[in-house]
Amino acid sequence: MVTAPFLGRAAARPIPGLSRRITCQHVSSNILLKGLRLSLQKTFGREFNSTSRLLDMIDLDKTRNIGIIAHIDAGKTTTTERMLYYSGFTRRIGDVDDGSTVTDFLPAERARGITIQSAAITFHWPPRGTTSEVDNLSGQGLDAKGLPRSAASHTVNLIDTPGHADFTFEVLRSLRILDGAVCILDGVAGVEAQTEKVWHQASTYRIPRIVYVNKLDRDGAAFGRTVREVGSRLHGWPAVCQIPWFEGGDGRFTGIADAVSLTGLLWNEAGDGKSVKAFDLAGLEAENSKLANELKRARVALVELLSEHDENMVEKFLDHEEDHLAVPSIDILRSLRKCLLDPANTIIPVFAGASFRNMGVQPLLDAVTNLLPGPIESPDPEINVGNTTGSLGQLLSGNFVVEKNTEAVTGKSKQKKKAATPAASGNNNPAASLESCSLAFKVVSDAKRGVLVYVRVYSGSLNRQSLLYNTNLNVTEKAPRLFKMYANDAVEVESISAGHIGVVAGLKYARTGDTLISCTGGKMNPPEPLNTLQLRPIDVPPPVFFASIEPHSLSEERSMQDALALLLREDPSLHVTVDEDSGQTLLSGMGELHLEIARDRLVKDFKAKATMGRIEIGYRECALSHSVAVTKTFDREIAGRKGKAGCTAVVQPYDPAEEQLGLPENTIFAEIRDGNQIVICAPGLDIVTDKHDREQSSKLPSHLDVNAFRASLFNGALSALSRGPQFTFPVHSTRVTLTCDVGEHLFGSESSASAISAAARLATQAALRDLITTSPNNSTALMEPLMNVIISVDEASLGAVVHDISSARGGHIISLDEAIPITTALDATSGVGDEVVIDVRKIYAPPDPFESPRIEDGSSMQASANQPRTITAKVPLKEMVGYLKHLRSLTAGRGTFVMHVDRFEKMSAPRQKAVLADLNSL
Ligand SMILES: Nc1nc2c(ncn2[C@@H]2O[C@H](COP(=O)(O)OP(=O)(O)OP(=O)(O)O)[C@@H](O)[C@H]2O)c(=O)[nH]1
Repeated sequence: MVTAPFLGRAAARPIPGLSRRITCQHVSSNILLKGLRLSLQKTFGREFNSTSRLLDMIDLDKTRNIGIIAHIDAGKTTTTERMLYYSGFTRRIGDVDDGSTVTDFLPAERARGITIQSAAITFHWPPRGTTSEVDNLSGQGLDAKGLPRSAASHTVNLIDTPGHADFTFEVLRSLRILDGAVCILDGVAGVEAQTEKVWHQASTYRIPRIVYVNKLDRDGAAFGRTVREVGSRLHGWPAVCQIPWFEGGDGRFTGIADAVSLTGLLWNEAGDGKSVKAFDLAGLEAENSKLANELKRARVALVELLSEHDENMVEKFLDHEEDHLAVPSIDILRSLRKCLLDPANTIIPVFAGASFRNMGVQPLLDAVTNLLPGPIESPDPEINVGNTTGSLGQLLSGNFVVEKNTEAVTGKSKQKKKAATPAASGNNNPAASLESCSLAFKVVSDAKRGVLVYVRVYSGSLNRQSLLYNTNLNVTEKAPRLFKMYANDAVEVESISAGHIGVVAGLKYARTGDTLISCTGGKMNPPEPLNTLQLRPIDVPPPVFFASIEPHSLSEERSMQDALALLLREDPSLHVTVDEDSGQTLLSGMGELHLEIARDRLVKDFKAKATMGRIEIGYRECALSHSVAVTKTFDREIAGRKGKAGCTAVVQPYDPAEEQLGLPENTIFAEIRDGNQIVICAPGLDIVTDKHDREQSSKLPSHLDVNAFRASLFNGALSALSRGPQFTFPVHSTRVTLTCDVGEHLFGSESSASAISAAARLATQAALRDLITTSPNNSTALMEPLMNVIISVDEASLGAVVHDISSARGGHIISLDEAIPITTALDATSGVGDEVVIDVRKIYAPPDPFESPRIEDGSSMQASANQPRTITAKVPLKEMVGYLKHLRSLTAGRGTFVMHVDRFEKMSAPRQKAVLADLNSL
C-alpha cells in the first residue's frame, strides 16, 4: 500500500510518447524537426519555417480545448469546481448549492443553481511545478503501481456548457470550438434524453468524448446499468477504465479501481480529496479480494475490447504471452487514445466518481490530458466561402474552389458553375494574406471590463491592435485588448495563437457566432472571397416563444434598446422585432426559461427599466389561397432624397415538404427563409459577370449591382412577412413572388436600394391583405409549433406517461425505445453518424450492488421495473408548457424529457378557435 498526496511529485509518473507527437526530446534533433515541420504543414496547409512557430506547436500539443456536456444537474459545475481546486486555481471548493461556484458566475445562474452561459476557463493539469521534466526525459514507462499521469503540465481550456434544453443552441455554439469533451452522467439517472441529444450533436463535429459516471455515492447509483446504457443509447462500445469501490461490496462509495493501471484508489471520506491511498493489485487483493477479482475481469474485458479495434493491442497481448494483466498500462492508454481519435471510432472510455464527495476528479483530469486530443489532432474545421463548403485546411493550402451560383435567368433550373478562385493559382492565393482567422463563440458583458468576446483562433495569430474583419456583419474593428481568462480573473496578453482560446475586449459589434479575420499589412478589408469566409456556420432554430418588452417611460426606451442590443450580441438565438402597428417591442426565444433568463439579464444585470409581458407561444399564420397580383409604387423622400420604385407581388400557399412548385419565367432568385419561399423575377434584366466576378446589368441604375437589387427586394418581402394580415403572427408556409420589371418599375437614380425595398414591402403587405378581401372564408390560418418530444421514464411509469401524452395532450406516440433521432446534419462521409448496433449482452459492466444475479442473456435487465424506457412523440408546444412538473409527478421525480421543434402545423378549425379564444382572454 502506498499513501501519497494525490498531487505530489511521487504521484506524477511519465507517460513517454503518449499524446505527445511533439516532445522536448524531438526539438533537439534537426531531422525530427524537419519531419515535424512536414507533418504540421500537412495538417495546417502552410509552412512552419521558424523555430519559434514550431515551439508554439509544441505548446499546442499540451493544450486541451475541452467541454463538459451532460444533462441538467448531472454535476458539471460541481466537477468543474473540483478541477479548478485540484489544479490550484482556487483555494476552496465552490458549492453549487450555496451559490459560491466560479463557473456559474452570472447572478441568474447562481440564484437558480444552473449553468446558463458556457464559461471558458483556463487551468493547468497536472499543476505546474508538480511534474518533473527529468522524469519526462528519462523515458520510463508506467509500472503496475503507477498512476496514469502525464509528466508534462497541460493547458486545459475548459468550456462549461449548459444542460437545459432551452440552451441547446448555446451548447452547439460551444461544441463547435472543442477538440474533446467529457460527458458527465448521473450514476442514478443514467443516460438521459438531453445527454443523448448533446452526444449526437457532438458527433456532428466529430468530437472525441469520454464518459464520467458521477454521483456514485447516491442511493440507487448503478454504475453497471449506466455502462450498459452508454452502449445501448449512445451507440458505442463502453471501455470500462474504472470500476467503483463500494465498502464491503455494497456499502458506501469510497473509491475506484483503475483497470488501466490495475490500481485501487481509496479516498479519505472527510477530506478535500487531495489525499488518496493507492493499492497495487497485490495490495488490493489483500485489502478487498472481491474488488480485486472484479478489477481483473475489467482488465480482461478492456484488453479484449481494444484488441477488437486495434491491431497493435493484439500484438501487445501476444507479446505478453496472452496475459491480459501483463499488458503494460502505457500500451493500453496508447491504444485507447488511438481508438478514441479514429474518425470511425466506436469506443467510449468510461470513468467513475462522486465529485461532490471529492472522489474521482483527479483521475478524470488525467484521462482528459492522456486521452483527449490537442488542437493539432482535431479535424480540419468546416468553412463556407460564399455558397461553397469546404475546410480551412483546403483554403490555407490554396485548394479551395468557390462554386459560383449563376442562377439561370430562365428560372427553370439552378445551374452552378465551378470557378477556381485565385486561391488555386499559387502566388495569387488570397489566403496567403490571412493573418488570423477566429470564431467568436461567446459574448459576455462584464461589469469591470465591458463587453468581452471569447474567441477560438483557428489559424495564424490574433494580435493586439489588429484590425478584425467580421465576415458576418461586414465591418472592421480594432482588437484593443486581449486576455486569457482564468474563471472571472483575466490576464492581459499580446496575442492569441492558433488552437488557443482567449478574449478580445473592446469590440463594438462582434456577436456570438461571428467569424473574425485579420489580414497581413493591417488591411481594413480582406480581398474576395476571403471576406465571405464563415467558420463552422450553424443554423439557428426558429424561436417559438415571445413576450413584449415595455420601457417604464419614454425616456427609458433608448437604454432598453441598448440593453437589448447587447443581449442579442450575447445570444443570437434571441430575436427582437417591433410590431409596426402597435409599436411594441417583442422578444422571442427558444423556451420559457430562455426568455425568463433574458428578462433577468435585462432587468437585473443590465439595469434596463423595462417590464416583460406574459410569455406566449409564437404561432404562425399561413396563406390558404392565391392573392391577385398587386402592384405598389413607393414615391417618397428617404433621408432627404427622393426615392421612387415599384414592384408587383403575389402570395400563395407553399409547403416545402410537398413537390416543389415550378418557378415562373424571368426568375433571378428563389430562397426559402423562415418557412416561406421568396421568388424574385426581373423581366428585362440582362446579367453579365464583370472581371471582379460581380454580377452587373446595364439595365440597373448605375449605383446598383445585381446583388444589391436582389437583396433590396428580398429584405422588403421579409419585412412584410413578419406580420400576418389576420392574426398578426409571422407568416409561414407561404410563397411570395415579386416582379420588378426594370423598364417599368425602376426610375433611374431615384430607385435607390431603400426605395426598391420599400416597394417590395408595400406590395407584399398589400398582397397579404388581398387574401382577406378575395377569400374572406379561406384567407389565412394559424399554425402552431409541433414538438418532437423524447421522454425518458422508468418501465413502471411508462403506461401513465404514454396515456397522458396521447389522451390529455393530443400527442402522437411515434415510437418506444428507439434511438434518439439525430437532428443535426452529419457528415455522411465521416462515418460518425452511422448507426452502430451494440449488442448489450457483449458489454462488460461490473455488477451493481443489489443487482439481481447476472444472467448472460441480459434478461434480468428486461425484467426490472427500473428499466429505462424512451418515448418519442409529436405534441403541440401549447400542451407541453409546464410539462416537466407534471412528468415529475407521474414518475416519482425520475422522468426527464427533451424537445425540439419538428415543424409548424396548420391547426384544425376547432383548435384554432380554442387557441384564439385563449389568446383573446389574456
Ligand atoms: N450526492 C451527490 N450530489 C452531487 C454530486 N455532484 C453534484 N451533485 C449535486 O447535484 C446537483 C447539481 O449539480 P451541478 O454541479 O449544479 O450540476 P450541473 O450539471 O452543473 O447542472 P446545470 O448547471 O444546471 O446544467 C447539486 O445539488 C450538486 O450538489 C455527487 O457526486 N454526489
